[in-house]
Amino acid sequence: MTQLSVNLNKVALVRNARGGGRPDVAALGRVCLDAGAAGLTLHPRPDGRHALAADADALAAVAAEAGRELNVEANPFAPPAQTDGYAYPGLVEIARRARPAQATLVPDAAGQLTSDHGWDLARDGDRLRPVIEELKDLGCRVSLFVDADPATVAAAAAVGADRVELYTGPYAHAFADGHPAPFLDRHRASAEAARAAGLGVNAGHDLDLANLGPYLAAVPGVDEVSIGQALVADALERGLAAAVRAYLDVIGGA
Ligand SMILES: CC(=O)[C@@H](O)[C@H](O)COP(=O)(O)O
Ligand SMILES: NCC(=O)COP(=O)(O)O
Repeated sequence: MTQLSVNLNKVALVRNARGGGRPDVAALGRVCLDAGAAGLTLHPRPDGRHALAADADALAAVAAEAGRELNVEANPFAPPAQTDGYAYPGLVEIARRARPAQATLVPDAAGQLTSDHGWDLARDGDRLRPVIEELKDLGCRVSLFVDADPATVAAAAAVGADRVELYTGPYAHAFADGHPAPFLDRHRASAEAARAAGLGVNAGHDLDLANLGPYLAAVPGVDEVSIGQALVADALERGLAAAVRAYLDVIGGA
């Protein structure tokens, strides 16, 4: 069965807005695992806008305690950075400290709003190979974030990846626009190419309660989906009324 890895970036975003400890990323990571998630994902960015390197350390401990997985996503070529007092040590250093079960390499530029494309392996394959080796030596399974294209997926095996993460953003937009069929065909073909090359298949970005089921039905054999933005939005939408009622109880009881 496909595993769910919950991306906690947006929980960290709210925490960082006040610089305090709430919401507590590690505690909510535990809630996700207690609810049945197979793993936790973080995508720390060099500007420290949401997930921080220390969150990776904390969530690695939470995941290990529960016998589950932490997946850390980032661009391995983004150099260490310092922004407003936050020191970003780089993906390999984060992995050296936290030892996540999986490292997902994503070709984001610094300051990018969110991930919007996969690796160009004809251009970056040679420089990825040693980084993948280094991460494997640290005990990480290595996944490459790629566009849904069978040729690119096959090339991921040649540079030493264990898995690919198929970038589902374009599918999600097409689903919302009512014409997902060609995107599903491309993802199915890419997943088949990955398995034929001996790779596991992950998928992620902009997946939600509406588009996830049709995706998994059309693309069999997906090992893992990582979902953050929509899942955190759902948590607010499903939990806000209960929180308001809790405050009203306090006010009513005063
Ligand atoms: C690779 C990917 O699709 C996710 O990790 C996504 O980019 C999350 O990052 P943000 O939460 O910063 O949008
Ligand atoms: N790898 C994708 C991910 O972790 C979450 O992406 P999103 O659901 O926040 O778009």
